[in-house]
Amino acid sequence: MAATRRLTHSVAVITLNNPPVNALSYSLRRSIIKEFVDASKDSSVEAIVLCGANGKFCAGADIKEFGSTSVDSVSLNHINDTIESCKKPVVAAIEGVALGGGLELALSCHYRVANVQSLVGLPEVLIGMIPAAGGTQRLPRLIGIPAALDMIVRGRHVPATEALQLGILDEVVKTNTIDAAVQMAMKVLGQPLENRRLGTLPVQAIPNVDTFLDTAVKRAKGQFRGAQAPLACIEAVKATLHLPFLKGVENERVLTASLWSTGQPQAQQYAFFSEREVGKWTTPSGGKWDKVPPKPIQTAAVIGLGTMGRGIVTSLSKANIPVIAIEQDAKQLDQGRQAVNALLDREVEKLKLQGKTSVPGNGLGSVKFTVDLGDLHSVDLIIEAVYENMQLKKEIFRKLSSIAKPDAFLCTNTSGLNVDEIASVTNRPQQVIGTHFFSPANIMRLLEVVRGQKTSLTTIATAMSLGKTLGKVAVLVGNCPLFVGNRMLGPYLEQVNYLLEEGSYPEEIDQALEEFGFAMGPCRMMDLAGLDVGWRSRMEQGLTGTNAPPGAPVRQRNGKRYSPLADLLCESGRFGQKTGKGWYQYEKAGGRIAKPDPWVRDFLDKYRRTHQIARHQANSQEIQDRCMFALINEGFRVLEDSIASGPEDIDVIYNNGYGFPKHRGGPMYYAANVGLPKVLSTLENYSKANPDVPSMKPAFLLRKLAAVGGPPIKEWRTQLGNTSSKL
Ligand SMILES: CC/C=C\C/C=C/C(=O)SCCNC(=O)CCNC(=O)[C@H](O)C(C)(C)COP(=O)(O)OP(=O)(O)OC[C@H]1O[C@@H](n2cnc3c(N)ncnc32)[C@H](O)[C@@H]1OP(=O)(O)O
Repeated sequence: MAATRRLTHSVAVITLNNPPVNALSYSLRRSIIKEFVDASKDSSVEAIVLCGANGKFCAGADIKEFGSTSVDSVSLNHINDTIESCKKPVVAAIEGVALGGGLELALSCHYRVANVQSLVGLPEVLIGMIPAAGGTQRLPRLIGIPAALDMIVRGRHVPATEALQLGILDEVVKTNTIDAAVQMAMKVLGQPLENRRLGTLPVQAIPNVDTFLDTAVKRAKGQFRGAQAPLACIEAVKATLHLPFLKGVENERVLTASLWSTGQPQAQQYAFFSEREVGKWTTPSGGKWDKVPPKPIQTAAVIGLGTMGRGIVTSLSKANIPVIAIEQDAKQLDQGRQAVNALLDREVEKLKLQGKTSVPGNGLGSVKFTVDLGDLHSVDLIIEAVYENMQLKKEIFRKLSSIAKPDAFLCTNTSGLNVDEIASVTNRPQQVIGTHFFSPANIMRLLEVVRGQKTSLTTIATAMSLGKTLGKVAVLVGNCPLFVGNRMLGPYLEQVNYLLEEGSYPEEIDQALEEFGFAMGPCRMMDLAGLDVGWRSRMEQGLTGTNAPPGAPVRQRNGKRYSPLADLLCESGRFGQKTGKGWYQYEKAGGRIAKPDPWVRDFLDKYRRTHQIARHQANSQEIQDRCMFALINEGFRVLEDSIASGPEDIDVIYNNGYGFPKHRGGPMYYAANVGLPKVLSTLENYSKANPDVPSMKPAFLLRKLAAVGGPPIKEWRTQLGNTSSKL
């Protein structure tokens, strides 16, 4: 972990070297300042170039060191000020990434040359922080408040071509970035540096700046729901208008300290590292991510071009993997083709915006549309994405057994059916795996990779690696009904139904959980997913409809509490957005704007009268506690059953697939934060008063962890003990 220095002509080239991403650890910072001061004093050096080893400039501060201190630490602000005030020209040679403190370092240099493939950005907001080494003060001085605010509040990684247009970079090159930076340093020798020192420049005035900033605050509050960092970013940028540079930097420090006291940065940094940890999967049989190489996937196929299939085809094509897209007849194939082409057109537009139009074929893998399963004889991997019906899936997998080449992998995009049962009809159960995508599959980051009993380690490695290629976070889970995410959703939605029965209205429940930070409240979510999906499943399970036990009490099944509310909605044709009516009313069938519906209020009031339920209007806290603790309790059961290998896996699933607010870390991190004894006692009280709701009976693992005082989440795995893992 050091910076090294060499001399090229009269230019000192200082290379940051701290693999894998040249993060600015204490020791790297000490080393940078030493090399820099030596170079600036060295009379044989006329100019200085800063670059990074291994094709990466720098990914910013070392996040692992946050929260710890070092006595002999050198602050990045000190380094930046030293660089900016240097009398010799300093040029940053950016390859790979210049992110966070990395870009702040580059902004303190007098010139910036970057490789065309590189990305620059101030993504601190994504880990709950603000750029606090002058970034919020230098960037607006360079590119103006609106463009800087957009980058900082969204934490966007900006491609080099766009950064050049914005004025962040002085030159973009295709090859030999460091040589180009050395050339630039020699070219500018003798030129004045005053107007290159961003900290000394004024901020360009914009009209109606107060209105502009107020609007930005309103938008951030709506969009980021309770996350404090985006608001602090706006506050920090705003300071450029009324504080001199150094005071603005001091203000960054104050805002950072205040953010830290909210606990949000800690939660988001836990989420950041958890996402990386889940890629390092292991299995009890000794399988391990770095020991089992994945098979390369050069071609793929998707069967079924409904909403999920279309998204999966787009996702594969986006990753430059040629795809064969299959439907059962010409009409559905044509509909699928049109939908996929529309999605791909949008991807091409995005690539154009990133300046990637020169990539052959626009950088997208080709898509061949066909109704002939026989066309799949040579593809490496096939993803079945037909609707949730076990018989249909088995029929397809049976056919694939004889059509697909012997080493092809067969994946099912089921959201909860038994992967082993599907695998059992094939001639290669070891190559069958669940790949549960989330809708819209070309956008949502989560991929649940479901291991069946006979799935081989190579198949796991290949599916996990495919997830990464598709730009997703893949989480390995075990095979049980509904896997992890949807299984935990069951008790959560059960509480939503009970709250509705007891006297809350859909919009009140949604508001409470959106205030908690969820991207979407549960009633809107059910309307979006389609209420008929759950209804059909309940009919198949004999809970409602003609298969329901004759004479069963309306609000009970098998001695447990049951809410027929969603069944009643479906019986009156309210399936959610698709029918224009569900828990809300919409402007039309397929409409998206949810409006509270007086019909629903009337329906709920009548229901309570019929069943003589005294109205109990729960407040936000009760709604949040009941729903969240139900979800968390099932999370503990998932851990007991070893369906997920640790609490981090569950949190990654919820953060990336279910719109859980990342600034709360994930449901299990949230539970640890609230305190497991409190979660336990709330569940115990509810459970005592409602013995007919078994999902709220505290899980054994929760009791066990609460009994030892609720240890920090990183210690939970050791308490899990030797369960018979399904992983
Ligand atoms: C001292 C100054 C004080 C304050 C001002 C500055 C503040 C900051 O700079 S905060 C940090 C801002 N930077 C970021 O948020 C970037 C975070 N990293 C990423 O976005 C990505 O890792 C990447 C785009 C840089 C690379 O992505 P990818 O190629 O997909 O690799 P991984 O994400 O798997 O990362 C590889 C490896 O590196 C570790 N890592 C990445 N960034 C950091 C970092 N800033 N600090 C410490 N470690 C980092 C990551 O955890 C992976 O590690 P493992 O291989 O062990 O899992």
